[in-house]
Amino acid sequence: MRNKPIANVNADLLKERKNCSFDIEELTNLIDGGKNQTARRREIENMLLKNMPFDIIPEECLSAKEKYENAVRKSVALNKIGVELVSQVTKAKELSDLTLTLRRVSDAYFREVTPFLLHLGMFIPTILGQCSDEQVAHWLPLAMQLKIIGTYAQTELGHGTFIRGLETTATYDERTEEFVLNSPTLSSSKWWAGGLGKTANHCIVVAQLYTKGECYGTHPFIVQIRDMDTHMPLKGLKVGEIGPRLGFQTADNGFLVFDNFRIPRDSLMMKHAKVLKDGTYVKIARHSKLTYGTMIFVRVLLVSEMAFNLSKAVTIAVRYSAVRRQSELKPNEPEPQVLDYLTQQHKLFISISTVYAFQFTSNWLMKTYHTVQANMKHGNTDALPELHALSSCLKAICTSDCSAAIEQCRFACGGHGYMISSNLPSLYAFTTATRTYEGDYTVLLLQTARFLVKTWEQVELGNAVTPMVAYLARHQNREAWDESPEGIIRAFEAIAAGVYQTESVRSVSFGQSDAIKDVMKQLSDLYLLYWSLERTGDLLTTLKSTLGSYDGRVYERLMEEALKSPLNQEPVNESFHNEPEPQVMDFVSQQHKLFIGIASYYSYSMTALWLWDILTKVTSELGVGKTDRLPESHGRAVFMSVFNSEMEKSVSSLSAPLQAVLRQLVELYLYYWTLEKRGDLLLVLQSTLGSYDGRVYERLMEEALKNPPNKEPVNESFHKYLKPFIQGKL
Ligand SMILES: CCCCCCCCCCCCCCCCCCCCCC(=O)SCCNC(=O)CCNC(=O)[C@H](O)C(C)(C)COP(=O)(O)OP(=O)(O)OC[C@H]1O[C@@H](n2cnc3c(N)ncnc32)[C@H](O)[C@@H]1OP(=O)(O)O
Ligand SMILES: Cc1cc2nc3c(=O)[nH]c(=O)nc-3n(C[C@H](O)[C@H](O)[C@H](O)COP(=O)(O)OP(=O)(O)OC[C@H]3O[C@@H](n4cnc5c(N)ncnc54)[C@H](O)[C@@H]3O)c2cc1C
Repeated sequence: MRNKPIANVNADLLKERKNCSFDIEELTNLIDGGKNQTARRREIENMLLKNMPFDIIPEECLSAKEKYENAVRKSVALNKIGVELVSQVTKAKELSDLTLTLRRVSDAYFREVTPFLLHLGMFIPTILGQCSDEQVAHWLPLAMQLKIIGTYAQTELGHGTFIRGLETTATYDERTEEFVLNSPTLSSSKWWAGGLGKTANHCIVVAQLYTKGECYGTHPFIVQIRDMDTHMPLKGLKVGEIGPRLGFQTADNGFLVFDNFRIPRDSLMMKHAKVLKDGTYVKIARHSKLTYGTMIFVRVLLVSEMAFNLSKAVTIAVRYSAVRRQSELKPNEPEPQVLDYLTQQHKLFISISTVYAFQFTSNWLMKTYHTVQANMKHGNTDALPELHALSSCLKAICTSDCSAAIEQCRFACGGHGYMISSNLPSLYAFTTATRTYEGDYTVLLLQTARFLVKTWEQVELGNAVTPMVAYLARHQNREAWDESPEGIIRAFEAIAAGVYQTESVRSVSFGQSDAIKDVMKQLSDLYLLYWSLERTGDLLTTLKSTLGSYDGRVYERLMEEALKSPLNQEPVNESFHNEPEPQVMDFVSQQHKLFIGIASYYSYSMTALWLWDILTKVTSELGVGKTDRLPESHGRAVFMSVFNSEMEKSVSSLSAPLQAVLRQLVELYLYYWTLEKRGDLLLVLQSTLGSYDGRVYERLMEEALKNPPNKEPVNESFHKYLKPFIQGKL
């Protein structure tokens, strides 16, 4: 399909393609995992292209309701073909290749996401990972053939990150051999599950399990929520759509509230724990966190999802940069392609190498995941903590880098990149959500930090650690990790880029031509070099260490630091008497994200006043500089100095406490920008989260209830598409 010559190709693009130093087909085979896989992918793509309905009106021009109905129409057509193809597959490897191909091709049909994403991405994996063998035999065929449509409802209005804090209860009633589900508070309302608002008729609900008066913590239950014939919500449930969001607009994310809702005993997913008829709780799991298994799986999947999404964004931006010409550099000569500007290459090329870094790492991570799963089947959970730590930090970094890189791709396309039709805004909206869902960025990094600290303790004790973290032991030796640039970069490469380098070298070491090897090596070097320059600051402060000081006064320094701890300033901490849950505002990492916004607001206001007066002078000064780094620093310096001096002038008449607060803001602004490059500013609130009275959950629910999809209990697409599809009549 791709090899067919296409008429009217832009001459600049043709020229760039002719310059390619390697055989594109060879690279395509490498990415697909072999010639046969490329052929199979193309076969499926061709078949889908022939059979799938395309949009007549662009998705973005439809109303919210029409968007959803259109997404259901397309999903049902795709699912029909998908179910047919899946039924022909016999081997596990073929199934995973097919699923991946379907996932990739499905992206060609949705500007947003399908309402079935959670069914495929979490409902089916949770059945596989959390059900007993008998339960799998019952639920899996129904789910695979889409006879039931499911989702994953874990997060609540009040808790997403802190799973142990979930409030939904499942209390076992041994008289009727049922669990009774309840949402005891507003904040216990399930919130966010994709497909829950209008589409799903089943749902995995994570709730606190109570039996015989004891709470055994959170467990997953499989729950029918809508009538299979009428699609009406079952009695005892309040279910609806949560309202418009940045992306995921066609995913009908929903809310769910339980009022004494009864489900059979075997609704508990019983692979890792069961409740006997008489209410006795039996723990089966060998590791207490095995119920978190689906999250690990999706974190692993997300690394490859990010590679794919960034590959789309950077393909768009590079092709456009080859076509786009701008600025007359020499009189009477053609304007250059913007791709030829070094600054443009600086924006784009790192994204190309990042795609490969993510994809190679993802292949390796998926293999590691399957190895750990296979070991766990034989009772060995030793490698689980490291898998959790790895999947946490790789998920956090790749989702964060990917959304930032997609923004760069959008910037690289100038004004046209802001058009929805460029697909860059939708790609950004989709990927920026991944930084939050399936575990927030900061929270997951902290999980990895916890693992590293524990490993460090083992290293200190002289105990063996796994190869992935063996560098911690090597770097105890000062000669191996000195403060010279080479030493620091060596350390950085070992820590952050080790997997990518070894995996990319391994993957291209046989079969591939020299031309491909050269390009892959260049991409690998670019990735390492780029990040060692970007994060040199981080590397330097690592040495800010009680353990690694030049004079070796380790124990003295440890004690000095310990005595500075705020916890040591009072003999008995108040949590001894009372242990309140912390507000997220109390986390320093959260303050780091927010307080700079306040300081920036004052900085911008002060500077705007000053700028107005001397606009001409400053404009000429801001023009100085040949690269974007220099003017950026210049602009930032202007903000800093004006803020500092103007604030000083205007605070003198204010009361002392207010003066002190404003001065702290100046200091924060200056200090922050010496460490960071970017910050966010929210000037106009208009927000359910930021209201003055702090009634966050009430407002979220009020807004959700106003949401037009909630005005009708069953959307008409159920009768038109979903019901005929489920009943096999379509
Ligand atoms: C067929 C048709 C074809 C059609 C084609 C289609 C093809 C289909 C293809 C489909 C592709 C789709 C792509 C995907 C899209 C998916 C979309 C998803 C959307 C979003 C879903 C969601 O968003 S869903 C909710 C996720 N919500 C979280 O993600 C909560 C985070 N929050 C936590 O995850 C915990 O809350 C947190 C912080 C760990 C603390 O947990 P905690 O408080 O219990 O634990 P502590 O921190 O106290 O830690 C105590 C000890 O547990 C250890 N530990 C902790 N976790 C562990 C773990 N998992 N494994 C092992 N160990 C673990 C830790 O390391 C400590 O170990 P130690 O003691 O040894 O140090
Ligand atoms: C598009 C989208 C789809 C989703 N789909 C689903 C779904 O299908 N099913 C489902 O169950 N859920 C879903 N979610 C919910 C998602 O999993 C949670 O939003 C996510 O886990 C983050 O939790 P939170 O919202 O409670 O954030 P919070 O934890 O409230 O985060 C707020 C801030 O507090 C900080 N913070 C929190 N705890 C700590 C800590 N211990 N230390 C330092 N800082 C901390 C965070 O870093 C963050 O800055 C979805 C979310 C989105 C955006």
